[in-house]
Amino acid sequence: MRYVSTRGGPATSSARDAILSGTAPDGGLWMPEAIPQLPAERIAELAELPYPDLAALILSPFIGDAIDDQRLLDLCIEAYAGFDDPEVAPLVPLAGRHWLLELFRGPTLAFKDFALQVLGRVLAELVGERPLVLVGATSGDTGSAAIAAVAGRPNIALVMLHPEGRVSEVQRRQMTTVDAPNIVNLAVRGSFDDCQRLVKQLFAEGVGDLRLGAVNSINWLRIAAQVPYYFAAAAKLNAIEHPVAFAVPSGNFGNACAGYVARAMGLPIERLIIATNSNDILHRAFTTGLYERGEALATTAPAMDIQVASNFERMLFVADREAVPEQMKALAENGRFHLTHAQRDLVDARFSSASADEPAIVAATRWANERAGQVIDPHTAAGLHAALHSDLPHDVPIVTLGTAHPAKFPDAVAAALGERPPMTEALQEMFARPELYEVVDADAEAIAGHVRKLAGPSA
Ligand SMILES: Cc1ncc(COP(=O)(O)O)c(C=O)c1O
Ligand SMILES: N[C@@H](CCOP(=O)(O)O)C(=O)O
Repeated sequence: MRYVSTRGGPATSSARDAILSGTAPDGGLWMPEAIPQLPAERIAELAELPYPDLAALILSPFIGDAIDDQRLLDLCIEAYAGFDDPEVAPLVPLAGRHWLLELFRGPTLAFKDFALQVLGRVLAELVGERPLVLVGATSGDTGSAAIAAVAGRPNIALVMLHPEGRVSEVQRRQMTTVDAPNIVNLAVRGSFDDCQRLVKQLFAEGVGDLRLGAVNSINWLRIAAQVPYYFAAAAKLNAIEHPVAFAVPSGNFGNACAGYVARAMGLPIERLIIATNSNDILHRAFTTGLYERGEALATTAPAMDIQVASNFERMLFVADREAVPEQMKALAENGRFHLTHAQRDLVDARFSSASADEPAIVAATRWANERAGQVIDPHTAAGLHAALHSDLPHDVPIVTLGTAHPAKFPDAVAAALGERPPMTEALQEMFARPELYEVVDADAEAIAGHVRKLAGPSA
C-alpha cells in the first residue's frame, strides 16, 4: 500500500513512513492510494469475531508489510485488553430504532483510545534508533489518550498543546497529572484551532533536524484504527441485510472520515449523519456548499469546539482531488472556499448534517435518560440530537457514537439532569495528584523551544 498527499505533491510514502511522519512534504495529509475492499460474506462473519481480531483484519491492508499480521494482532490484543468491557465497543439499545455505540470504555474514557492505544504500540514497533518527537493539539480528549498511549515509551517523546481554560477540568487533569519524563503539556493562550495551526506549522517548518510525528487524526493510522468499530456495530445489526446509519459527533472530522472509509471498504452504511455543536462550520458547508471559518465558541461539548476540521480535506480529495490545493490556499488566506460540484455530490450522497445548540444538547441528554435510562455526555448528546432529527426512513437503524464517558463532563451533565454522574475510581485518584503544565503564547517559536528542550541536548 502506497500513500499519496491530498495536495497532489509528487512524493509518495510507504505505510511505515506515513505513520511516522506528521504531514506530507507539501503540507497535505497522507491518503492510501486505494481503499481495500471487504466482500459482503466476510462482513457478515465479523459479528462473531473478538474486537481485537476484527481490528487487526481491517488494519492489515493499511499497514502492509510495515508490521506482519501476527504481530499486528498481538498489538491489537494488547491495545484493547485495558478496555473495561469484554466487547470493547458495546452496542446498547436506546429506544425504537436508536442505538448507542459506547466508545468510551478505554483507559481515558473517550473514543480516542481506540486509535491511540494502537498507534502508541505501532509507533514503538516502528520507531527504531532515531528518537521521535510527537507534537499534538487537543481540544480535550486526544491529549490524554495520546499521553496514556506513549508515556514512558523509550525513544518517543510527546509535546501536547491544549487551549488554556477551554477543556473540562477532568480532561485537563487527565493530561497534566501524568508524571512521565517523555511528556510535556502546554496550555496555549488561544483556541484549539490555534493549537492545531501551530502543530501544522511546526511540521511544515521543522524543528532543527528533529524527527517529528503526529498523534492527531492527521496521522492516517488514527483514521484507519477508528474504522473497525463501524464494522463491529454494523455487523451486529446485520447491516448486510438492512443498511444502518451512524450519527457522528464531529469536530476535526476524523471519526466521520473513518466512517466514510468503512463504507468505501464495502460496509453498507445508509448515511453518515454529521453532528456539530454550535461550532457548525461542517453543517453550514454541507447545507450551503460554502466552507467558512468563524470564531470558535465555547460550548458544553468543548472537544468539538473546532472551526478548521482537518480531515475534511481528505473528503474533498476523494471527491475532487484537483481542487484541493487551491481550496486549502483560499482557506489559509481568506478563511473560506466553495465546494466543487463533485464534492457537493459526494456530500449529498453519503452524508447529512445537523447542528445542536446548547438547549438541543440538554434535550437530547434528557431524552436518553428518560427514554433509555442512559446518562450520556454532551458530545454524544449532540450526535443523538442529529439522530433524533434525521429524515431517514423509520426502518433504518441509527447508531449514535458515544464518544466520551459522562464522568468527563460532570458539570454539563448535572446542568441537564440535575445530578452529577459518578466519578470513576481512576478519576477520583487523579484529583489527588499535582498538575504539571506550562502556559505559553500561541507562538510557534515558543512551542519549538519546548520541543527542543524535551528532545534533549542533541536537538
Ligand atoms: C468526545 C468527542 N466527541 C467528538 C469529537 C469530534 O471527533 P472528530 O474530531 O473525529 O470529528 C471529539 C474530538 O475529536 C471528542 O473528543
Ligand atoms: N476533539 C479532539 C481534537 C483533536 O482531534 P484529532 O482527532 O485530530 O486528534 C480532541 O479531543 O483533542
